[in-house]
Parts: sequence; structure tokens; C-alpha cells
Amino acid sequence: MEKLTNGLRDHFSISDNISPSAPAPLKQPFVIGVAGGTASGKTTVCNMIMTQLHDQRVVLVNQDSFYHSLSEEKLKKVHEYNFDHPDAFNTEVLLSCMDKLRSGQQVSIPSYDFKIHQSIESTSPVNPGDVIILEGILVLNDPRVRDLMNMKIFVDTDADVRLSRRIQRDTVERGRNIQNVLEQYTKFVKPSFDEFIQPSMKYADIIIPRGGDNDVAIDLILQNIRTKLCQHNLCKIYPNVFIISSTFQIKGMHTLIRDVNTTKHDFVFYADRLIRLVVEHGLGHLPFKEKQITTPTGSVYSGVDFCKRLCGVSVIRSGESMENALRACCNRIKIGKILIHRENNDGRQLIYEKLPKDISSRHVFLLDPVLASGNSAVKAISLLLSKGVPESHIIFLNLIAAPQGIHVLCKKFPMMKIVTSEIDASLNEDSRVIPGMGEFADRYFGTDNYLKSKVSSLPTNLQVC
Ligand SMILES: Nc1ncnc2c1ncn2[C@@H]1O[C@H](COP(=O)(O)OP(=O)(O)O)[C@@H](O)[C@H]1O
Ligand SMILES: Nc1ccn([C@@H]2O[C@H](COP(=O)(O)O)[C@@H](O)[C@H]2O)c(=O)n1
Ligand SMILES: [Mg+2]
Repeated sequence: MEKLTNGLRDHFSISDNISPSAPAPLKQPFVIGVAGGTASGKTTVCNMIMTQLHDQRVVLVNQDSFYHSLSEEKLKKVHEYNFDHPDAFNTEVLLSCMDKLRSGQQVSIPSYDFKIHQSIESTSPVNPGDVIILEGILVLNDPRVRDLMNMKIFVDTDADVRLSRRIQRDTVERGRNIQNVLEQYTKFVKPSFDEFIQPSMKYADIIIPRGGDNDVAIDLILQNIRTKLCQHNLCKIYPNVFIISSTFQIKGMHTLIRDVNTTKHDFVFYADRLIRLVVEHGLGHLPFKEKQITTPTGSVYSGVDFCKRLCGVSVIRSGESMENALRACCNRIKIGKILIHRENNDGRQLIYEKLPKDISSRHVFLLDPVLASGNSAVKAISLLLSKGVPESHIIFLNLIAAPQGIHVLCKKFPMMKIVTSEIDASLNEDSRVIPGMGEFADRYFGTDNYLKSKVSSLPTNLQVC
């Protein structure tokens, strides 16, 4: 409990019977406001934060989604409309959505089309998160919105840079021409910036000069959010290490598979469940394209189309235990195999490999349930790189990882991602993970010598899963 910072105490309720490594139950989400002039890089900065965190407990809400739709009449005189005035936004709806999110309810956020100055029919569901980022030109202007925030950020970018970016963006993405942009900028955007936006900078706790170019500021904000989320220290050091969100179900499954007395049947059952969660999380790291579809009710749904050029590569023998979960998630996925012989603690020899011929053009899920010293993984990853797979296209999936293995892989392959379900304490002198779960393949395939013949009874909280 001492590990928790004071900041965290303010926002998370802490009960005495919860261990420090268990997820702290939420009291109030942490709300971060990101304001700044148009084209300062607010959306870019927030998207960078969301991508680098890749954590479903963090949600992003854009103030743009709450623009009032223009009536027919106002549309005819759109050039006389001030989109940079506080009255252009439906702040009541924004406040109500924020209230719902803060009280743990899912909300439907309107979608706004800048080309037609209207909300479109489709809405995006946003789940309540532990961290809510609210981004927009005027989020620090209204005291009611400002008062919701626990951290206020202002993105401060030079006005000339903003104007040139705005011309570029609005002509390419928002259906404007240069003359429209310049007229609107002189008539409304700049005067409203001077009247409402610039004065709101004094409320900011953090000012980010140069927006998305300011890696140091973004890194500091990321570290802060990671601390709020109680992320593991290694995830703070290495942004490409991801641990699936811990719940008591997950902790319970780990308790079972790590227990020396667990039968083979139960070991396989719970290892499979955990593997499936890791695979699903890994799939969430693949690139996607936005896609709108029509549902049978005739409504438009704004969704995504995910990448289908992927394959699995399992490290024989234990990695083969992860193949079924990958096949269950990705129909007819190609899966290659690598056999690596452990000669001693450090030495590894590649014995066998069978990989898809076109592997260099695929995203690769490398499958091995335990990451220990990282020596076998280095061998396997080096082979994938030698076949032309870009480092950034490799996602290494495992159930447990030792800090030593994570250090080795992240330093050698900084662009590769690692997705795991728990990070253990250390390695012993034989390079076995501690506390670990023993020889995974022996326990999974029933070749271990401590296999129990008697079926142990399940803990009551997991009996009916
Ligand atoms: N650091 C940067 N360098 C170059 N272009 C940038 C940078 N940050 C943002 N942009 C571009 O400038 C435009 C405005 O950025 P955006 O994030 O949309 O700003 P805002 O949300 O503050 O209006 C976008 O086209 C974006 O791609
Ligand atoms: N129909 C609209 C709505 C808004 N704008 C402009 O968008 C700017 C806010 O979005 P940023 O991503 O730039 O922060 C604001 O300055 C409005 O002028 C618009 O042009 N048309
Ligand atoms: Mg924006």
C-alpha cells in the first residue's frame, strides 16, 4: 500500500484487504483537459498519448464532437458563423456525457463532420475509463468543464505555424479552399483565440510548447498517466511492453496455473483462457482503417477494418499451446514453427524452422508462453528479421515474462512489441522464472513428473466458468 502515491490516493479508493499488485478499485476517473489554439497539435498529441498507452482504461473525448449542427438557414450564411465562440458548442451535452463517464456509464458521443458542419447520424460508444482525456480549443474556457479536470494541459504552438498547418489540414481534410480558411481565420479564429483561448492558458498546469514535436513533455505526461494507472515500472521504461489489464479473474487464473498442485486438466483450461486474452490483446495492436457500415436498422456505425495480413510463429514445444487460441481468433491463419535447442544458460541453437514463404509481408505473432532470459526469443526474432520481417511487425505474445528477458529484448529490438499477462519477480541461477509456473510445456502436454493423478477441487469463485 505504501507504494501508492498521494496523487493516486485522491482518485482511487483503497481497501485494506487488497494486495498492492491487485488492481485498485476505481473511485473517480482522472480527467485530463487538453486545450490550445486551432492546429496547435492537440488532436495529434492526444492521439500519440492514446497510441503509446494502448490501454483500454484511457478514453479520449473531443470537444469537436459537441459542435451544434447548423440549421439550413445558418448553413446559407456559414461564412458568418463563428465556430470559435463558446456558443458554437453544445456544452450541456458535453457536461452530461462527462458526468456519465465519470460515474462509470458508457456514453454515445456524437460524430461531427467538418465538411458539412453537422453532426452525422452515427455515434461512437465510449466506455468509462480510469483516465478521461478531454481535448478541444475551449475546454479550459468554461469553468464548469474546467472544474471536472484533475490535470490541465495547454498546447502552445506559434500562431504562424498554426495558420500554415490549418491551411494545409482544412484544404486536404475539411473541404475548404485557401481563401475560405484565411477569411475565417482573420474574422473569427484569431479574434476568438485572443478573447477566449489564449486567456485560458493561465489555468493550465502544464504548457506544451511545439505540440507533438515535444517528445520530452509527451513522455512526462505518459509517465504520469502510467503512474495513475499503476502500470508496471517496466511498461514505463519500455513503451512497447504491454500487460493485459489485471482483474481478479486473471489473478485467479494465474493462481491456478502457477499452483504446483493444479491438475493437468485445470492447468490447460486456465492457461487456454489466459492465452486467449493475451492473443486478443495482441490483435488490438495491429493496424486498422476506419470504416463505416450500415446496420440492419439502417443506421450508420463508425467502426474499423482490421489488418488481415498476419501469421503466427510458435516456438516449439510450449509455443504450440498458443496456436489454438490464435486459430480461434483468426480464421485459417498461417502458423510457422521454430525449434530452438537450449545448450546451456546462454547458448541457443536453431534446430528447425518452417515459416510462411511470404512472412516478410505479414505482421507476425511470435508465440512462447514464458519469456525468461530472452536468449531463445533473441534467436527466434533474429531469424524472423533475417527473413525480412520488419521489427515493428513483430508482436511477441507470452503469459509470463521475467524482467531480465524484457530488458534484453527491448534493448535489442526496441520496435518490437511484447504483450504479456504478468511480469514476474526474477530468474533463478538456472534462468528459470521465479515465482513462475514450472516447465510450461510439460505441464500443458502432461509430460511433467509432478503431474497429480487426483483431481483437485476448484476454488469456489472459479467453479462455474
Ligand atoms: N508536430 C507537427 N509537425 C507537423 N505537422 C503537425 C504537427 N502536429 C500536428 N501537425 C499537423 O497539423 C495539423 C493540425 O494538427 P491537429 O493535431 O489537428 O491540431 P489541433 O487538434 O490542435 O487543431 C494536422 O494536419 C496535423 O497533422
Ligand atoms: N464546422 C466547423 C467546425 C469547426 N471549425 C474550426 O475547427 C477548429 C477547431 O478544431 P481544431 O481541431 O482545429 O482544434 C476551430 O478553430 C473552428 O474554426 C470549422 O472550421 N468548421
Ligand atoms: Mg483537433
